[in-house]
Amino acid sequence: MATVLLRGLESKPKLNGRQVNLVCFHEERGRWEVELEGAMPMVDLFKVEWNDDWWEPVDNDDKYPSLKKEKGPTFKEVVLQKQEKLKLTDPKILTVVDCNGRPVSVYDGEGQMLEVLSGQHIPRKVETESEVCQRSFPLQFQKKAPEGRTLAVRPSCLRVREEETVEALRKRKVEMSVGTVHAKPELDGQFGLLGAFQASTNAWEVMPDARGLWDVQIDGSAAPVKLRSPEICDEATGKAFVDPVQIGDWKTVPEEKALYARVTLQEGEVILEDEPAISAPFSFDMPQLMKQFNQMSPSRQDAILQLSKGPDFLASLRSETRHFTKETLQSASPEFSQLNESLQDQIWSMMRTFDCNSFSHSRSKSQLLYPTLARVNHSCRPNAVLGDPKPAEQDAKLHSGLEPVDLLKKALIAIEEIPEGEEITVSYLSEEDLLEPRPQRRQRLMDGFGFECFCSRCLDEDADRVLRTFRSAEGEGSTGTGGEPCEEMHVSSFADFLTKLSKEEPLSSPDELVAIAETASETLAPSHWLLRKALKLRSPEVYPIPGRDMPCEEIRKKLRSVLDGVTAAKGYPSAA
Ligand SMILES: C[S@@+](CC[C@H](N)C(=O)[O-])C[C@H]1O[C@@H](n2cnc3c(N)ncnc32)[C@H](O)[C@@H]1O
Repeated sequence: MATVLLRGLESKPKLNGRQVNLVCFHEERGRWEVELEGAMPMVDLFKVEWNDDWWEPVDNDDKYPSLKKEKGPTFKEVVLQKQEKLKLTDPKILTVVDCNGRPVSVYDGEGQMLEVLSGQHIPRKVETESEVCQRSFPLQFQKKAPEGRTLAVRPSCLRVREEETVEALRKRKVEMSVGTVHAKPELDGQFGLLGAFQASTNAWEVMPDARGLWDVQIDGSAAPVKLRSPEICDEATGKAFVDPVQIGDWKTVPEEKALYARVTLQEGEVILEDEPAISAPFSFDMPQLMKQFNQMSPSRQDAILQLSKGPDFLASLRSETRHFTKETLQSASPEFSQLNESLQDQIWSMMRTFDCNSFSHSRSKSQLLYPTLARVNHSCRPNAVLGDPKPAEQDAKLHSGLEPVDLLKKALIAIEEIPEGEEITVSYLSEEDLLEPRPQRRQRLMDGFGFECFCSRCLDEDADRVLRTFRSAEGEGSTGTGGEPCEEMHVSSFADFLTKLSKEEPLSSPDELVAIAETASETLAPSHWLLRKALKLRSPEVYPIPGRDMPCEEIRKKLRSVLDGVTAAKGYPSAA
């Protein structure tokens, strides 16, 4: 039974890229019946015969209507043991090129190679929307028209939602650098979609086009490739990429490290994706931790041992009255106490490292240690969040039939523009905890994580005061600096507003939201970080709220006008 790779299915795009077994060919319908491995239902393979609609002029020159009426070539896409060939039954075809003008191999009906052209990459400028779309099709069959003009044919069964493709291509299209020595020289000069930076390999994931096809590859390879930054260049500027981040000494605490932006990162951008190196239900699971640690390469082990150890107790196991110390472990575990001193130290150090650097992962119900994300410090005014790999990417991959996103991967996402050289921070505290005044926040960090917070919001009391510009309790004028009780009161009222937004509680109407914002704007200065956060929460790119068709843009505009109104009236600094 032959195995083939599904491609170009429009009605069931998620099946694209899956391997199926051919069952039989239904002559009358011109379709294959195929069998998917596992319990999936049977589906039809896409129709492979050409029809007249698939002809289209390459250069938008529509002078050859007569040719359009000609019957196009017939081919079958046959994949045998991942070896894919185009079987061509129309010998009139002269050249087969991909969307970038690069040649592909053509086989005749008997499987004999007709012609292989080893031409150079022919770069083509993308100028119009339709041209971008045209390039997104995997193959264009060029045929010399009698008059010597070139026409192109494309399989309409591979039509994609054009808007989506244009959008995707515009945003993220990159070209593989020619002349750089790398593992995939055959991709030189080709275009791909830039995926997220993979911190675990220090390489970018470059995906085939939105439907899982490299422009020219018809050899069955539809998987993304991993390429180092200099191996890719920006299609628009022609400049090589640089890694988006670097780990450096933390300017605030000398012995600590931090993650810095190497380039300016945009709001909503997936800065990187990281994979867990160690997973365990929690840090007390010594055997699990040690087993995984021992299986690592020496360099990986070294990297893990370099991570911050945090306090000399396990914060995640703290009880109401005490933290979990080495002594606690010795008395709780006879196994542990019987080990020699140096082994005990090694295990204890590992447990502390894991405890200090791991994140809980709700879907897998485990604690996971991500080596690069472990370098991200906490800030009470974070500029990034941890999240799942970008839903759009996930969708693109599923859509194209590539490996679904590794569900254990975590993404670091910028929630505001982060200038080059700036530290990237996330909040270890919950949104609610961030609404607390400084003493409470710091106490929580000390209790839960064992460190005294040195973030800019906690350290810079004056800056924090400027942000805390409130109206007085009587509602008359601005108090300028504001005091803690005042902050507590207003922040808690504002907290309701944020909670509603962030927890996706259904609001009866956008007006309700605006009314809350108006109240909040009366109590908080427009430059207050909470208000800025509120605006960001409504930002559809950063926090898309599924299933809610509230007009986000509209609401943001209204919020903005409310804020601007207050700004103008009070002479506060602008929130923009
Ligand atoms: C997950 S690690 C972060 C990276 C760490 N700085 C390093 O050198 O690997 C957590 C540790 O970093 C330090 N840390 C993170 N955020 C901090 C903050 N806002 N203030 C003080 N220390 C912080 C604490 O020592 C904490 O235990």
